[in-house]
Amino acid sequence: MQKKIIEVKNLTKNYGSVQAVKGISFDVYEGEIFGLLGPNGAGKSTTLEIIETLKDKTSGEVWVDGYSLDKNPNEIKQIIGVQLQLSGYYPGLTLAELLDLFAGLYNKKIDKKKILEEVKLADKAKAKYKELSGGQQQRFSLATTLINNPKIIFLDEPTTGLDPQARRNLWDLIKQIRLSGTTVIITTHYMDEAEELCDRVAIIDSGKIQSVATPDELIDNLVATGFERTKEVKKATLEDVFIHLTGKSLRED
Ligand SMILES: Nc1ncnc2c1ncn2[C@@H]1O[C@H](COP(=O)(O)OP(=O)(O)OP(=O)(O)O)[C@@H](O)[C@H]1O
Repeated sequence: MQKKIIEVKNLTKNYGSVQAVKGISFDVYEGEIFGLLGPNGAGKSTTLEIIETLKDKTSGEVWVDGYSLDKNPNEIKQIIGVQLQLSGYYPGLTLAELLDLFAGLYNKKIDKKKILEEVKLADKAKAKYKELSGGQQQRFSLATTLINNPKIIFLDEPTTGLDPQARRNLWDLIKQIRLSGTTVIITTHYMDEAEELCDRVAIIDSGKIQSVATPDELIDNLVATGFERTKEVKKATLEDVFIHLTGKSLRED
């Protein structure tokens, strides 16, 4: 039986009269990549920020690695990695300086070289954040989740705005991080990303969970209802053509 590392029970969040999260429950197992999928405004970020201890809930219960969000938020902070919002704050600092700054916030000693190597930015230690490409900035943002050597990392739409090569590269990095035993929770509205990365997904719409299962189970369940695609599935997509013509390697480096 897999260990539950996150348990969410009947979670709600109201913003004034808007009920953004309407009593959702789900578990995340240790070592998995768990996806929260949903359209804009579904409540994904709100749910993530509550579990990250960054936002108050209205009601419900959350446990992270056995710690109660109500009673032990500080213990939870010690074992999670969140993407620090960098853009706009310290664009003139170098990556090495930023890592020192964040390590100071966590009161941790870190191996900057190792962290930058993990996200393929070892040669950019002296580059300023603002000089990085979009893909490099996202990789650095991923690196900031690792500073605390966390058991769980939270990634909120990590590949938004990236080109196909940079997206695939980030997917590989996320899979590598998971291989080291870290649990990953990711929000996305890209279905291909969820299919490629996630062991299990929760589909959220208008603050409610519609379904939680593996991507294959969700597809099988739909097919079992008699669903058929109206058009014949193409043997390749335009993205396949793009990758075939332009290659998989990153352009920015
Ligand atoms: N600080 C806030 N004050 C008031 N309403 C908010 C606030 N933050 C979010 N909302 C509302 O709560 C709902 C859920 O927002 P949330 O950002 O959690 O959704 P999301 O699924 O992450 O969407 P997206 O994919 O667009 O990021 C939306 O209706 C949003 O307008």
